[in-house]
Amino acid sequence: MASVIEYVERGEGTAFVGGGEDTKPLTLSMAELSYEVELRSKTEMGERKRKQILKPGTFNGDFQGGKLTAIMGPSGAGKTSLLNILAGRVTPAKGSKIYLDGRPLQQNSDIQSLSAYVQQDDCMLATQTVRETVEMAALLRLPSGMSRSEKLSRANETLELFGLTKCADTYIGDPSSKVIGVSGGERKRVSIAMISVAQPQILFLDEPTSGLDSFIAFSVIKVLKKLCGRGVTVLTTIHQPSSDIFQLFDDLLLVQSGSVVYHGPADASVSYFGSIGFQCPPLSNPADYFFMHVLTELEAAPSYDQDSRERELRSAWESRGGGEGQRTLLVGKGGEEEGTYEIPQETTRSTMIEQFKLLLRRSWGEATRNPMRVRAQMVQSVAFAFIISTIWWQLGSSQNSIQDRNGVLFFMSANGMMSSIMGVLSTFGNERSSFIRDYENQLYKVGPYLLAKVACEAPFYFFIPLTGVTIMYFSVGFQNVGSKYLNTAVIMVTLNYAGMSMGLILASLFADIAVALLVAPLIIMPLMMFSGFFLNADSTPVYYSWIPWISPMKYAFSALATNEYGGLELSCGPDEYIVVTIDGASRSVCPFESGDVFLETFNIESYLTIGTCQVCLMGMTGLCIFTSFLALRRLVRKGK
Ligand SMILES: Nc1ncnc2c1ncn2[C@@H]1O[C@H](COP(=O)(O)OP(=O)(O)OP(=O)(O)O)[C@@H](O)[C@H]1O
Repeated sequence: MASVIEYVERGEGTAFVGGGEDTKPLTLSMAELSYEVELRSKTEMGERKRKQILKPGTFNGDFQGGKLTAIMGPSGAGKTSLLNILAGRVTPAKGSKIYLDGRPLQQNSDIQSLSAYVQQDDCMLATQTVRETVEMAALLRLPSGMSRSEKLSRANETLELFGLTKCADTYIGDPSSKVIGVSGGERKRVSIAMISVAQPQILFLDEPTSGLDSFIAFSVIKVLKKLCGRGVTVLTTIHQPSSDIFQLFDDLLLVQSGSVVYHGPADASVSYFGSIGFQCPPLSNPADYFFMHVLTELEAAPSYDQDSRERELRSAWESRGGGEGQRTLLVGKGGEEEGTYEIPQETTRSTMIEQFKLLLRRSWGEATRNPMRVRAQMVQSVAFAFIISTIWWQLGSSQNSIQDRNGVLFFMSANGMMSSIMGVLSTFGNERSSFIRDYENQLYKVGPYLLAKVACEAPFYFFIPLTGVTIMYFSVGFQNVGSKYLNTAVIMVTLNYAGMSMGLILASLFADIAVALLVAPLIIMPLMMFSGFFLNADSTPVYYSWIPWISPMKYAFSALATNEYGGLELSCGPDEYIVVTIDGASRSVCPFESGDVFLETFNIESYLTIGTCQVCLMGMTGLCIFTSFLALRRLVRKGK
């Protein structure tokens, strides 16, 4: 039986990567495309300055179906802007038109459904293997009508096509977190493979070879060429490719300062520039020649003017009607067709439940394969318990023990809250960019991702605080009653869940995780101040009276205090009696003979029973998870 690669190289068989079965290659066209942005700086008239990034007049032409088009030009020429517009990620200026097989594009989301975009910086999870990464993409993106084994076999074929079978069981890796993984070229091929497995009809790539040596860059472009053989239309920006790579391009689009100066077959570009006075020397790499001698001047004279070179090349291109072999505009030549193009239905992808299950498995794998984070959280919990235990070892029942008890209860709730918020911020911060990238590639929805994340974290936020609480409870000498220990454990676990969900809101709200880390203390501090430890409820200023109601620490501290002081017998040492005068007679009394007297005296809310506090903490957890869902959705939609 012929191998998949043989199939692809011979151009036989049904399309299994890109295109899909019986799908003809899709031609993308642009007409009168232009793009300008508003700058931050203002004119003398106080209006925002505008910058023309893609100038009107030259962006007309087709990107033919099943062809590999390289978009080249000097830095800042507008290549990425053009790619983003064609990929439907950026909206061009009014009057710009984009067509799919000659039919006007209805909305940006249509092209997003038909295409995939490989960004320059690939964000993948470090402790997933190459095979798992591609399989996950296949399971998530391929139609739910396909069986699991069919999806896995497609993933396998894709690994083979991209030459990734040898490293299939190697981690993706991440040098910054010291996880050793695949090489740079393999990494890039994985990022293209995981997107191609979903059968996009058009593939956009932004600088897929940046940072790779010429041999590895060649292997990456060769893979793109194979995809074209399967009917995928590939558009890629690229910087100074080697001559071997240049020969693989079907078409070339050269941009100079926001204007097209060539768009046509790559092999006709040398003769075109020769005909307008730029003769590429024999044995030279055309790409180097275009860059160094045509688009920019290698040894520029002091009078060299980039704008006049752009005008010269642009008018040469326009006066030749685009030049020999120009990618003529299908729609401009009466090719505009009636009706609309076909869009794959969203419902054909994996269901929400399938997404949740797959993401849960992936998150669990991430957490267990990179145990440093869990170990660090456990060490922090045990170390904190050790410090508390050694400071407040066996409190006893004297009057002095009341202050000590309050201290322990307060630090338990403050630490529970802070460590859970910070824990989520640090872990979620690390993987957020890969989540945003996956979302952009339409692998899954926000809801299943968030629920899988919470479900995966839940056991850690159960066992880690439980370990710390158990150590503290018995070494500090709280009441030796089973039900009271259980109450304390449940309160601390629910507080940790509330903190975790608050951390999720912060991590979802701010695009920059460093900002979230700076904002966190601003939120934690007021919640701590109004937890009931520092300020009696009656002394709370009226304008801050709402804060205690949203403070998980207040509910946790109230519940912990009610649980510990309820039924607690206290005693008075010889020097702990105070003298009071009643009806003119002085008497020595013990201030707090029981914990219940203390609760009553210090107004620790009698209406907030332990059960009420736990319900409030669980309610806050649910509300915060829902809020972080809304914040995450806003974050990914803003980033689009
Ligand atoms: N949103 C924006 N606001 C202001 N300027 C922008 C914006 N987007 C792009 N530009 C500017 O437009 C020009 C073209 O940018 P673009 O990223 O498309 O260039 P490029 O050819 O891809 O460059 P490079 O090869 O360096 O990535 C640059 O000068 C860039 O600074």
